[in-house]
Amino acid sequence: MNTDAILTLRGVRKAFGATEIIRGVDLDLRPQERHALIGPNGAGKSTVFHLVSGHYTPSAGEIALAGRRIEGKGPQAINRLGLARSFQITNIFPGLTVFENLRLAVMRPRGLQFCLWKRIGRDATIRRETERLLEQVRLQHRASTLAGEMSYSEQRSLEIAMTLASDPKVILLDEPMAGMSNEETAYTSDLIRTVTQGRALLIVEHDMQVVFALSDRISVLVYGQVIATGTPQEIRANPAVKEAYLGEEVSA
Ligand SMILES: Nc1ncnc2c1ncn2[C@@H]1O[C@H](COP(=O)(O)OP(=O)(O)OP(=O)(O)O)[C@@H](O)[C@H]1O
Repeated sequence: MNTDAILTLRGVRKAFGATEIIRGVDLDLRPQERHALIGPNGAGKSTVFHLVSGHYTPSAGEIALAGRRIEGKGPQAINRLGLARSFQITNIFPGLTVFENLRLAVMRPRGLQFCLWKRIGRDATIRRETERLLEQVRLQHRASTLAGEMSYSEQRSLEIAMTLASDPKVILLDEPMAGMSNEETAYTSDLIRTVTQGRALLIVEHDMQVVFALSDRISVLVYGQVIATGTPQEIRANPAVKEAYLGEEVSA
């Protein structure tokens, strides 16, 4: 395995019944890079995310996070090893305030270390961390607003903050701009650029303008295989990628 990479997939396969959806994916995510996974509808992008985050187990192949094999481990174990994922579907509690939602996310990884006589000190630490994350995603002014009363794009900012709460080395974002206006997309794209600094990001996103502006590298998934990985310029110039996006048959 490539030891320079923070996340490595080698020969990863996933079949549902007789149908093989992921057909031998190789992918390297470098530390601190922003890497987009793109491809036509149904190519298997969400399935790759499910495999990496531990929601699915590969039928074959190896996945390593910071040099440790993680295929077959569950989502919580993988999260503890330094990978956090946000979902297409919003994960927040609409009836809790923004602060309460984020505090829950901050407490979760610390839950097992809870210790009664240290409660006050620990609460202060948790409060400070919650405030720091709120500030990072520019939601301080919304701390006491019910999460369900915020705009969709503000809810996505909260969700990004919740993803950061476990201080992950690797962040997976699944279509963070889905359903956003152009203005919200530009805002969220800038936010993602800022908050993921110092971490590795793997992002699935359909907005190609965002993908090409945000990514250091892009991998293209077609019929469950990565047909190209490269810089935005390399991907733009790649004939096989052009062919895939013209909707023609691609033999990978
Ligand atoms: N649990 C499952 N059981 C059976 N088939 C599945 C399952 N999950 C996904 N698939 C199939 O795998 C294929 C890839 O789906 P996936 O959602 O990973 O694609 P995608 O690239 O994320 O698509 P989109 O861009 O439309 O979100 C689809 O044909 C889908 O129907």
